[in-house]
Amino acid sequence: MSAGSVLVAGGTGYIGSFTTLALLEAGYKVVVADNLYNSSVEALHRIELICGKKAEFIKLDVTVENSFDQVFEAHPDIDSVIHFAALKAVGESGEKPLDYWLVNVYGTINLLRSMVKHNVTNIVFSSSATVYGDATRFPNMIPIPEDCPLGPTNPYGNTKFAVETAITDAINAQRNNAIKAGNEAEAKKWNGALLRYFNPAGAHPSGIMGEDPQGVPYNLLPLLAQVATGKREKLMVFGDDYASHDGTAIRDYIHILDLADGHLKALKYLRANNPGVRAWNLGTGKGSTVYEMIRAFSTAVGKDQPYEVAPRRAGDVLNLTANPTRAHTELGWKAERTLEQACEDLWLWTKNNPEGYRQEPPAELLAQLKK
Ligand SMILES: NC(=O)c1ccc[n+]([C@@H]2O[C@H](COP(=O)([O-])OP(=O)(O)OC[C@H]3O[C@@H](n4cnc5c(N)ncnc54)[C@H](O)[C@@H]3O)[C@@H](O)[C@H]2O)c1
Ligand SMILES: O=c1ccn([C@@H]2O[C@H](COP(=O)(O)OP(=O)(O)O[C@H]3O[C@H](CO)[C@H](O)[C@H](O)[C@H]3O)[C@@H](O)[C@H]2O)c(=O)[nH]1
Repeated sequence: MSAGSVLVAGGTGYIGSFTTLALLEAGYKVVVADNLYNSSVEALHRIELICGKKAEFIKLDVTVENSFDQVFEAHPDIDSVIHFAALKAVGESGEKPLDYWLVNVYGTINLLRSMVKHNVTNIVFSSSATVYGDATRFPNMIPIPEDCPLGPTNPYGNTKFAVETAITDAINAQRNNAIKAGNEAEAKKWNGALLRYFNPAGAHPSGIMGEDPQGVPYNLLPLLAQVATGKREKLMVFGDDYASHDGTAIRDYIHILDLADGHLKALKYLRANNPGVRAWNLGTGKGSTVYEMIRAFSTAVGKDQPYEVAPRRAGDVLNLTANPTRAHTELGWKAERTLEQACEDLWLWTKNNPEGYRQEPPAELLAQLKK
């Protein structure tokens, strides 16, 4: 029996594809919608190779009004959406803020309107630690708990904050309208999880599935991976004058399989507990500096990776480390994998697939998979 039917918007992307895999493995029926702006459908093929199950794919642009209607009309059994579709680069968001508002905010409003129209009542949203901004401006807020005051420091973070607010308003309104109509059972059905991810890292341990950004990557680990394969001469370290023990900024890197699992736990919680809208941090609780990450990845590769110090990047903050206690106590979720594992899995994926999903997966890895 199916565990339920879920729409994964942005499901061919990095986190979306790993969550799709976890959903299929757990017995859900999955429909993936994406415009392939930063991903490829090959991700869905790799998922099928790993778990033997298929997600249905619908090509769709979230910025096109009513685009989700076709999905919900074709799949009336869908009652939940996990929403990843967005632009996500902190630096780029400062250069193209309106693109970020269009895709991230307007795109989510389109989704929410369609959910309301079709009575699709649960949403799990990819928010970000970026909504906290510089938590060091308050005493005792590192590691960061969910009740830390929000204060994003870049346009990307502003869009995530705006979407958190839009989801909260929309779900609360659906609940209030149902209560006014005397239908408490209907009110309880409307729920939202705001998952504030810290920094996802790593790949599938099989080596055939990983992050495959189109064009130039923006994040530290995919950039480091390109240095290791020789595609990039060196890593630019954005600032060595932060107030950390080695001068570089601190982030909480979490294995992608742990992060994907957090979505399943959140979805289950929404269905079982009807909390309305609730935020959860998904992180490990352990911060690492950029220099520590370079060392950890160099160890996985077995070779020192070259770098050069550059000025700080606009919009960056000193420390984003999660306090993940709420997710542990409420969702029963905890990051299980280590940073070393994330670096090893990332390197296995990168060295075997230097062209990402544009090349065939190596035969020996496929043979291992069948064992
Ligand atoms: N990767 C991170 O470090 C990180 C951290 C915190 C939060 N997030 C959030 O998690 C989500 C997923 O991130 P990711 O790392 O998997 O990124 P990703 O770029 O790999 O995935 C995003 C997906 O959205 C799709 N998309 C973009 N514009 C679209 C549009 N107009 N219509 C339909 N689809 C569209 C892309 O093609 C891509 O498949 C995003 O919302 C991101 O902001 C990411
Ligand atoms: O070439 C690079 C790239 C990054 N960094 C540094 O490495 C750290 C991590 O940077 P990333 O770009 O990988 O990640 P961010 O923390 O800036 O942002 C990521 O994680 C956030 C949550 O913490 C957001 O949600 C966002 O979507 C996602 O890109 C930062 O200190 C950054 O300055 C470098 O030194 N050199």
